[in-house]
Amino acid sequence: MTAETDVQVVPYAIGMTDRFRGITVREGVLLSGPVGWGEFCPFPEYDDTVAARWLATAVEACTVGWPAPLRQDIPVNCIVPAVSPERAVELVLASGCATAKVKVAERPDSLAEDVARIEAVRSALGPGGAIRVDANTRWDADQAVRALRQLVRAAGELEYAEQPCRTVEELAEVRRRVDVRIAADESIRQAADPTRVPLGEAADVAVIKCTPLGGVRRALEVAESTGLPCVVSSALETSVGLAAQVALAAALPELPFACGLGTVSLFREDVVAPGESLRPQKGFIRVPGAALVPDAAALASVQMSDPVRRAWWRARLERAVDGLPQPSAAPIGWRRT
Ligand SMILES: O=C(O)CCC(=O)C1=CC=C[C@@H](O)[C@@H]1C(=O)O
Ligand SMILES: [Mg+2]
Repeated sequence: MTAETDVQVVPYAIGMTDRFRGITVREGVLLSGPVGWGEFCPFPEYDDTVAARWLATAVEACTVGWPAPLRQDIPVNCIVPAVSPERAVELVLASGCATAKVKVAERPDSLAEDVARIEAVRSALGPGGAIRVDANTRWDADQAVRALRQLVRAAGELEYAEQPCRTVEELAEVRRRVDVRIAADESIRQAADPTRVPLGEAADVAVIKCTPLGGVRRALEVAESTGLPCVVSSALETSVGLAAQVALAAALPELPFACGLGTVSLFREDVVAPGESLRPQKGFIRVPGAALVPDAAALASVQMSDPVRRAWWRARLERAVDGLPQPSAAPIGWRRT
């Protein structure tokens, strides 16, 4: 166990370039431990049980590290939030990525805007690029079928549609009715047991995120259990937390699609030195040769200054430590007591 003086707990707040998932400022906590740094950044609305799984991912990073990589470069998609067509073009062109994931269905009446965004992304990517969409459960099956037919026309072709509806049954129905691959995201990461989701008729692709699943090793088990090709996707972490997702992508036996790991580009600042930031370069993220360590100047700039928010994160961290399967696995300095 690590002495309290050896570990650090650093709440951060980082402005975003574009609103994403309703968020304009990303908050979380960077944590150090005996073998490196991890990140605890469950979204504010998540309860303590969910937050404890996010903390388990940081415990793994800080105390044991990750399995050895099988590859050195991870192809990634550029992420296009629900922005204007003009902004979508800027994001795609700036990314250098050949694949774009476009958020759709932000509002019940957003289909016309979604179509315009997809057309803009196609014009920026050119005919050879791949476009995937993510509706984050917002359609029912009929809405999904209608929307996907229009979005396929706008895109020319869709690589897949991520979580168009909430339930596995609805995913299966949409998959039967439209000629587009279906990817499961929330159906896996929000399941009571993510290794036992009946995806057989419902999905062609599994979106796997180690940050909410409790670590890289746990995510590898979940990935295997799906029996599907996997896409590793971010949970909107800084480079320190994203390094775990990159380690997962590097350790998967097969990686047939680009991963959803381009999200550091949505951050105005990062927590590591600019040369170490896990922003995609020409559509790829290089697997870091060593664990990422925050940069002192970057940390000084992103440290959370609001004492109320700092106390809120500190208390949340302490509750999440209590919620770990093995609270003693957390370095003792993560608790105030
Ligand atoms: O997959 C990507 O390219 C970006 C990551 C992404 O879309 C997400 C990150 C964080 C929270 C999720 O709601 C969202 C997703 O639904 O996949
Ligand atoms: Mg998703």
